[in-house]
Amino acid sequence: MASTSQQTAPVIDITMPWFGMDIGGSLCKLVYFEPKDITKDEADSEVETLRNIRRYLTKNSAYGKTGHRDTHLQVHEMGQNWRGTAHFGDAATACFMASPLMEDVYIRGRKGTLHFIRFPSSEMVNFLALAKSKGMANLVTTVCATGGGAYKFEEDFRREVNMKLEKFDEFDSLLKGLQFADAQNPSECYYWASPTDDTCCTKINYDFSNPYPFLIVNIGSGVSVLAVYSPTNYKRISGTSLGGGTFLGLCCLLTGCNTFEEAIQLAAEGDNTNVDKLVRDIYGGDYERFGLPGDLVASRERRSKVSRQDLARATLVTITNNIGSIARMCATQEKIDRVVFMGNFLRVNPIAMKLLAYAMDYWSKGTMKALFLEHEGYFGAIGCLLQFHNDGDIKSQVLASLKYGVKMHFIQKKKEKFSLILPASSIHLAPCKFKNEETERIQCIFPPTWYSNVCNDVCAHSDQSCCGKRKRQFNNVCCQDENEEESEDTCDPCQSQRSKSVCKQPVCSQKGGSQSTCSKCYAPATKKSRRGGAAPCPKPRPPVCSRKRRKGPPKSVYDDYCQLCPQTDAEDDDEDQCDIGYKSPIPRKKTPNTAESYANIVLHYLSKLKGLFKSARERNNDSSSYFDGEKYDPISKSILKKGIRRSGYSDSDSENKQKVYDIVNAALQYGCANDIIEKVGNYFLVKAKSPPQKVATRRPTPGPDYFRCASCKNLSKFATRRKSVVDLRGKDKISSKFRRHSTYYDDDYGRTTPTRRKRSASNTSVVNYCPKCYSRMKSNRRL
Ligand SMILES: Nc1ncnc2c1ncn2[C@@H]1O[C@H](COP(=O)(O)OP(=O)(O)O)[C@@H](O)[C@H]1O
Ligand SMILES: CC(C)(COP(=O)(O)O)[C@@H](O)C(=O)NCCC(=O)O
Repeated sequence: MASTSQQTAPVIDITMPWFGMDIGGSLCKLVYFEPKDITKDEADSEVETLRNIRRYLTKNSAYGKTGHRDTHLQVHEMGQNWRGTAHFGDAATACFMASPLMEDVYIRGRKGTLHFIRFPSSEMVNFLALAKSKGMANLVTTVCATGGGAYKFEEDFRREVNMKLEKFDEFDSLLKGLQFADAQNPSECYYWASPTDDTCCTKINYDFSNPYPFLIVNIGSGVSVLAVYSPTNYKRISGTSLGGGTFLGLCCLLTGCNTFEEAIQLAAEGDNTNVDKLVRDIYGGDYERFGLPGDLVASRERRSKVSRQDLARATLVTITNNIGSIARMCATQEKIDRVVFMGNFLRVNPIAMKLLAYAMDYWSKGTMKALFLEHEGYFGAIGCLLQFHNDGDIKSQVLASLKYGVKMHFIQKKKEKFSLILPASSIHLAPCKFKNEETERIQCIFPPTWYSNVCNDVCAHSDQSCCGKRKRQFNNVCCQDENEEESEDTCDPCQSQRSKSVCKQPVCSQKGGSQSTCSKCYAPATKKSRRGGAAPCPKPRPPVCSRKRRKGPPKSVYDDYCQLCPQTDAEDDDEDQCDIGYKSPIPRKKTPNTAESYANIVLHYLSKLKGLFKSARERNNDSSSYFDGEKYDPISKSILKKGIRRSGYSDSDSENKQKVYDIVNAALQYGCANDIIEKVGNYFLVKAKSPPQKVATRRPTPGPDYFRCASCKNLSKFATRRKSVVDLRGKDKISSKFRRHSTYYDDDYGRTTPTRRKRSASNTSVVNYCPKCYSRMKSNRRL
């Protein structure tokens, strides 16, 4: 059998098409992931239909009459990009051309290119017919979909192309897509400098790595305004029906144009002042007292001799200004100063973007910033794609692994979501720009929607995460009750909501920000942090373990051990209470953010698997590093012997074995421990030396090795020569203190039982004393 060490284990069946769909009121956005790391085996197993579909999607840029692929959002192509040179100065072009877009992105551990396709939602029937003609119906696929159309067209998809729509919330998807795009594309976010001056107006990159809080104004058919406080904490605060749909509808009616592109083209050539009545038309100049400039549109009215162009421009300006005004009010109300505008209304629409940029800046007196994004209207579809349909399988695996304690090191389940604990807590998740391999790995396993309310941004730059939720299991900070209602207050740096009862321990590692106290734990911020520096709060975190543990010995090898204190952990957390505050004898170390740290975790659980085969290995006098019934020769890389007898296991053992086996296998598949473990055939081979495992230490009990001192009752280890004294029962010279013990009979194992036998010369027995008591007795009583 060939070694698997060189190959990347396929995570999910790549041979099925990976689509994310956002079916909106006007446009259907389709994001397609084209795999670039397809192996020969995968290529061979791929059916002809799929190959054709891939070729059709990636080789064309127009589909039917109304479908288009936005190639400029996938890769920069000189000349093809409308932003390239036509509208902007050199600086803007240079900035744009320098940035990578969506080629060679990693999703679920697979490398590929994202393709961005759109067509009018009204063409859904034709789209389905096309998909059917390409053989989609034979594939029986599941596609993640969002937007109103995911509900509206669900039945049509099933009927026409045998496709199941896995539906996701459109704003959840929007946010996930935005985080992903920003993490992938360094120049995703930008703003307009000098928006009113056509000659020097430039597009400048905006570093969006620490974005919270911000406002999203999604201008699609209608407009939705979301206030976003953290990657998963947001609310829809407002909206208006006067959006892109209104503009297009009005413009078509007023000018007789037919398409959005035509409407924008007309608007670019028109002058809205020919239509609009300005403040200066009424006041003769500015209305200074209330700061209304003369060229502000006072009202909209149709005058004589206006061109189609003027009408288009006036419609565009009207709709845009109205949205800008709502956005500004929302931002003021929420005390947010960054407003991100997105949605396809902004597609090929620099007039609207510049107007918004100017309006936000002017009316906020420079305190608010309008931000824009390259992939304007595709975030919902991207977010959907990230929630690829096989997630269901992964989710059940993760749930199973949590149940058996396998991944408790780095995952915890919070309601319907999972949050990542160590070592993931020190890992940069999107939208942080400092991505690394581990981030991708963890993101491969856990789709973004499963992340709990974690702080991804500020925590990312240090191990001292400010978000208590992630470290809850380690009880470092802010241990929040799972079912607790969260308050409105937010943690300043990360903007994650905080609980009213957080931080019973007044400790925190987070930055104080501009507050005088840390808003999460109320610990005073340092002077440095008050100045906005990055000093951590002064108090150290106590190394306590909050995990509940079982009292007494473990039931089986599958009992979970608390990793902090070496006590056995309860299967059911609610039943057995751990001593909260029990000091960990194991110093908590900063977990290095390396691939090895993942591998070590997996190795730890592999040891459980190993445990099951221990007896088999011993019987076969075989100590090599494999865990299943096949012997492996690392030199020839082949299996030498098959079928080691596996007698002596109970049914539950083999059931457990299978579960742990599955989980370790899954972890390997997702690339968690490929450097150290290799799967060959039906077993795992440890390639590197396993790290020392934390072994749960049991308290010594009286037995062949230990005895209980008849005097002090402490347990002592038997020396090679046992120190015993003969209790002469009345004939001795032992003081009353020691005589008290003579009424007890200590057996060979140190068990002390009261004796009912009468005193007699023959009633003598061996009594064990610890060396300390023995020597004390000997010296004091001349024994
Ligand atoms: N090719 C196009 N066809 C129709 N509308 C377009 C087009 N390009 C941009 N738009 C604008 O984008 C709006 C739709 O934006 P989008 O973000 O896709 O919202 P929705 O999800 O409601 O479809 C339209 O109302 C229109 O103003
Ligand atoms: C209903 C919608 C969320 C649908 O999203 P869309 O397809 O427009 O992107 C959106 O059109 C909207 O928020 N409309 C505004 C409704 C209002 O607040 O008046």
